[in-house]
Order: sequence, then C-alpha cells, then structure tokens
Amino acid sequence: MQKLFDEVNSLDKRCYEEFSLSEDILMEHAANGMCEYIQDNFEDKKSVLIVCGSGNNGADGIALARLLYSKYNVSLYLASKPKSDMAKLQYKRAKALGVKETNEVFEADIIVDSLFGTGLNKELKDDAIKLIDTLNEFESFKISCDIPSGVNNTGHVSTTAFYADLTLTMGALKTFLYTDNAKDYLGKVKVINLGVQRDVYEVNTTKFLLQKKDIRLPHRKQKNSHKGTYGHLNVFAGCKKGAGIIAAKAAFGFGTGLVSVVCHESLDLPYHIMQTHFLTKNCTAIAIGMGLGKYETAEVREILRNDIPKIIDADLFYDEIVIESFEKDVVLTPHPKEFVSLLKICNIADITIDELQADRFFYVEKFCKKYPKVVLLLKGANVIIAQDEYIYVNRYGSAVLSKGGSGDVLAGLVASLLAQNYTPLDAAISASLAHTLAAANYKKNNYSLIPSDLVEEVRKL
Ligand SMILES: NC(=O)C1=CN([C@@H]2O[C@H](COP(=O)(O)OP(=O)(O)OC[C@H]3O[C@@H](n4cnc5c(N)ncnc54)[C@H](O)[C@@H]3O)[C@@H](O)[C@H]2O)[C@@H](O)CC1
Ligand SMILES: [K+]
Repeated sequence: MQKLFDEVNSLDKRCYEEFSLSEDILMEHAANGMCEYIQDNFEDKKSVLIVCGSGNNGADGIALARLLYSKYNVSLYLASKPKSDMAKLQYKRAKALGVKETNEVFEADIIVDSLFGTGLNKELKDDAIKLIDTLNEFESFKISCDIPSGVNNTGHVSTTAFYADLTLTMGALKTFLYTDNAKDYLGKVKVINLGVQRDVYEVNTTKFLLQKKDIRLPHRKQKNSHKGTYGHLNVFAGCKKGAGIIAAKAAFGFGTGLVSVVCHESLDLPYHIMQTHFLTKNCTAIAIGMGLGKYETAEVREILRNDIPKIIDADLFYDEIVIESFEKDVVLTPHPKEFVSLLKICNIADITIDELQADRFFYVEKFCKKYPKVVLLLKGANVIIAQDEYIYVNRYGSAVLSKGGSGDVLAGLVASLLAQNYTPLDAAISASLAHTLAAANYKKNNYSLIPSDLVEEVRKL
C-alpha cells in the first residue's frame, strides 16, 4: 500500500527546515520530474503546450518549459500574469532563454495543465471554465501538474475540471485525489520526488492507498483439512431472498467450507448451499441485512448481539437496531444512500447523498471516531475501508460493478473471509480488492456483467 496525505504543505516545510532544501530546489525537482516523464515517453520535437496560472503550480509549468526548450517545440500560454515570487522568477528564467509564448491555446501533441494546484481556493471563473473546456476538447496527450485544475484540495470538482490522461503529483499522494468526484479527471497518477526520495519526504500516516499486491487470497496451505476447517457461514435471507442467495454463492466460491442460508420458508438453492431455519451451532460468520426487508426484531436483535463475526448490509442500515452490533467484530458495507441513513440513525449527521459524496473521508472519519471497533466499508467509485483512525482506499472500482447484485457479491466475499477466520479489517480489504480486481478481469463489454460472472472471475484470481 502507498501512503496518503491530507495535505503536503507540512511535508514541504519539513524539507526546508530539516533538510535545508529551498522552495526553488523543490520546484526544480517537480519540473524535472515532469520533464523526465515527457523525455522518456515522447520523441524529440513534439509540440508541447504548457498552460500556466499565476501561482506556484504555474511556476512548475514555466520551469518545465525551460527544461524542455530546444528539444521539444514548447509554447507557453499564460492564463494570467505570474504573481507568486517563484512564478515571477521562473518566468524571468524562461524569458532569458527565449521560450516562446502563445496567446491562443491549440491542439499540441502534449498539453500540460499548470493552471491551478493546491492553491485553488474558490470556484472557477468563466474565463478559466472556458479555457479548461477548450483544452478538454483537444485530442492531445494531457498531463496535469500536481492536480487536475478544477479539483480542489478536498477533492471537490468545480463547474469543470481538466481531464488528464496522467497526473504527475508532487512529493506524495494526496487523499483528496481519491474522492469519487475526482476519479474521472485524474488519469494515471505518478508521484514525482522533490529533492529527496519519497520515503524520506513522507512521514507517518494513518491513510493508505491499496495496491493489487495487498490482496490476501484464502489459498489453502494446510494439507490435513476438512470442510469445517474453512468455516461455516450463515447468510440470512429475508423477503428478497435473491440477495442472500447471491451472497451465499459468492461466499462458497471464495473458499468458505460450508454455507447455509437461514430462512423460515423453503428455498430452491443450488445443491452445494444448505438451508437452515435457525443459526447453526458451528457457525463461524454471519451475513445479514441483504434483502432482509421486514423482519422479526427480537430475532435480529439476538443475532446482532452475539459474538460471531458478522457482515451487515443493506436494509439494516435503515434501522437503529444495527447499533447493537457496533461493539462486536463487524463489517458494515453501506453504499452512499445507506451510509447517509446510518449517519442519521447514529446522530452523527443529517446530510444528503451529494453532501456525503463531496466529503466522503470527513464523514467516514466522523463515524469511525464514534464507533472505533467497527470496520466500515463505504462503497463508491473508490471504496473507503476504515477502522478507528485507519483509512484504506481501494481505487480499482469501475463502472462494470454499477449493477444490482454487485453489492450482494461483495457482502458474500467479506462474509466468506470472516468465516475463514480473517479479522474484520483484513476480510474487508481483501474482499474489496477481490471484488474490484475480478471485475477488472472481466473480458466482455463493461455493461454486461451479472453476479455469476463476477463470482466466476473471483474464482479465477
Ligand atoms: N514547496 C512548494 O510550495 C512547492 C509547490 N509546488 C507547486 O505549487 C502548487 C501550489 O502553489 P500555490 O499555493 O501558489 O497555488 P496555485 O498555483 O495552485 O494557485 C494559486 C493562485 O491561483 C489563485 N486562485 C485560486 N483559486 C482561483 C480561482 N478559482 N480563480 C482564479 N484564481 C484562483 C490564487 O489566488 C493564487 O494566485 C502546488 O500544487 C505545486 O504544483 C511544487 O512546485 C513543489 C514545491
Ligand atoms: K494543475
């Protein structure tokens, strides 16, 4: 996993104060990192249009123009006059070399967006919106310096933002790059070192971006084993029984030794999934909430209060009875609408889905502060998994998964790992990665996935 930081100003400051580096040195490395990327990936003489704002993000761009000058066909477009001290200095240096300026943007081979970085502190004005929209129309390869312009340092997207193919971000990864709202603008993300190696620049953090290699699949190492070795999951099926059955099938395919669906009515289940009317004695994990609908409160309350690890989903996020489970081993897997309900039930916030989406990390942190034992998995384009002060982001989510049934598969995967003795946090992390990586491996078009396809892909991981 890679470290995430809410802000990097304090890390820059540490470079000045502890390592005696100057702002100029950091900026030279920022520009040089971008220059190296272009040199490694584009032939000489390609046209490069660098679009600069008045602050230090613009200054990075002007410095890049100087570094590329003579090898590439560089044009500098100044959207506003250099204002910060560094921007003025970089401009003076570039001018001394004779770097070409242009009054009009055009479809160059490469466009570098150095309009706004972490300093964007108000909504974009009409001229900036028009400029960004024009740049977005071009077929050029688009690089954002530090952050796509229009995305601010909470991940909020202004009226518009630059659609980058690549974001070259300075020093370290920022948390706000991984909000759902920013996802479509980033392109690929690469970190540029600022005068010291990244591990020196970075300090301790409690926030992390998950990588593919962080997945821990339930491969079986023990030769002397039987089905009971791999747990017995009980999935509660409510009035919409399909949800529980999808979860049960996913759990079985992900390695749980025995899977039973708990239901008072008779069900038509595949032969490898069992049915029970009550909780089984050897149950090692419980999945409850998906498709639950109306239910017998006393029975559910008793289940939520027992010590068996559980995953809770869907309908239970609309009933305050869910709080009964919060001191136990539990994973909650709400989507944004369900999380909004949960926040209200828990007296944490009364907000709309849009307000949540604009500040996902903030509300996740608020929830986890109040209930530090709970593992929360907030679904979204970027999944957030959190417990206490620790936050993990899974960025591999894709539109392939935007379907009914995908959530039930995820619940089944988490439940499967819980039944196989993973801790709630490890189960949530590995199940979420499995869910998204399986979807990424799905070869057909991106609108056609059905839950059984997803389970099939999970089985091939
Ligand atoms: N040590 C440092 O300070 C380093 C800074 N670096 C770069 O510096 C950037 C931050 O620079 P700044 O803090 O100067 O900020 P920016 O360059 O992001 O932008 C700030 C400027 O834009 C104006 N502005 C903000 N919102 C606006 C809006 N909606 N419409 C019009 N104008 C608006 C501000 O008044 C200010 O003049 C980083 O993103 C990074 O690219 C890098 O060079 C690395 C080192
Ligand atoms: K930018």
